[in-house]
Amino acid sequence: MATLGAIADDLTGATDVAIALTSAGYRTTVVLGADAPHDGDAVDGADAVVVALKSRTMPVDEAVTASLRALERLRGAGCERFYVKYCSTFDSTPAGNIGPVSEAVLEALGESVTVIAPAFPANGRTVYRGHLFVGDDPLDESPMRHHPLTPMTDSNLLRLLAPQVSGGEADVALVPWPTVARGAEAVRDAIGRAGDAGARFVVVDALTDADLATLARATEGLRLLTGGSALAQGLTGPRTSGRTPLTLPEGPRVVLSGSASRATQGQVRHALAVGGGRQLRPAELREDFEATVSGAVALALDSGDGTPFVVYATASPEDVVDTADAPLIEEALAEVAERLVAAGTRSLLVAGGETSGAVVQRLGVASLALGPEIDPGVAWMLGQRDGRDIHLMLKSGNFGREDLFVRAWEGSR
Ligand SMILES: Nc1ncnc2c1ncn2[C@@H]1O[C@H](COP(=O)(O)OP(=O)(O)O)[C@@H](O)[C@H]1O
Ligand SMILES: O=C(O)[C@@H](O)C(=O)COP(=O)(O)O
Repeated sequence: MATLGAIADDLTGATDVAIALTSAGYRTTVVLGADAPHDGDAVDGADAVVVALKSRTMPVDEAVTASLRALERLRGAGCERFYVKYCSTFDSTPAGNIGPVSEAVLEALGESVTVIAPAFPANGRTVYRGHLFVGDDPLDESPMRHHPLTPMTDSNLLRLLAPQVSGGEADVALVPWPTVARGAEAVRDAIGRAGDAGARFVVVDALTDADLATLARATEGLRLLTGGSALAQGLTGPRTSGRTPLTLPEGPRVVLSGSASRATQGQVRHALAVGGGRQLRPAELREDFEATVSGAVALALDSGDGTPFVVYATASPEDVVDTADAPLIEEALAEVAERLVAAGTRSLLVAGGETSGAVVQRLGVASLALGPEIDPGVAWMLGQRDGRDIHLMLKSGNFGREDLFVRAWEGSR
């Protein structure tokens, strides 16, 4: 029976935390949506269950409702400890949803304090003095400043979080790195003191995986943790490995990219130089959705020469994108996925969290088991569709090396 339950605000984030939990020794199942049909075997055999929501950019009340339903589901599966997983770049708006969801889950559990830990050092996300860095840059000087849905215009996590929680500034505190360097006991004491002073959300600095391991030990007594995925690596699961071995099927190597992130832009460019592709332009989709989608599907099915074929909306850095086009693009990529799978494609790489959510929802895959990790936070996963295996790699926008779309299939079949 599962003991640890995670609620992830998007699907790639769910994959990411599932990878971390798997390496921490939890056999982990990702369940798609709070209301997905109960996949008895997959959930019953798991040590940890991750519910993948698509709540990052929902209206606040809907995100809270979905997260509380997920919590109920996890409690029903036997979970006793919980993890709210959000993006390592703290993707949110002044209204939420990181603050409201964390607060609602904390209150539903009747707990008084939790930690805020987005750091993911292996992917360059570190927190120092409460400021989130992406590589060398503060968050607000990174490409996240221009994200179409959640532009991040501050790097100070305390300032970002305070307007999102009901107690405002008084609800938020910091455990700075010098305390973290003194070890788990010092961090535990500092969190306790912050809680006694009235804060419920304690941002904890972390520069390395070792800092996050310290934090994981310091928070053993907390029933709720919140963060990116890397904090989960420091937890201690019941086994040494929970991975499912996978063999990728033959067939076209299709990448569906709706991610607007800088890393994805580089991966799309790299894959186009090696293989083929078809760009989905919003104007074309508005003019003739059917012809645009069926044209892309036909080209993708015709590829299949051992190189990737990328169907992408991902703009070049110099292009101006209109956020209002996002739903149309998600719909188009989901439709392309549906038709490819109906035509027999059994492996798909999808880039972007929102995009992955739209695609997997359309495919109707209920749960995913973890396969091999290809880059930090990026893995193949195995699901079922119409009683047959389907292999999915759901890539967070900013994750993966430049050649990921080419390398993902290599050495795996
Ligand atoms: N050219 C574009 N114009 C407008 N919206 C776009 C464009 N390309 C992608 N999008 C939208 O931007 C959003 C990107 O979010 P997501 O899939 O989570 O990836 P990421 O967070 O890596 O950018 C999606 O909703 C997608 O449909
Ligand atoms: O924590 C992270 O960075 C990822 O797990 C994640 O959530 C990224 O989201 P997208 O960039 O929207 O894929």
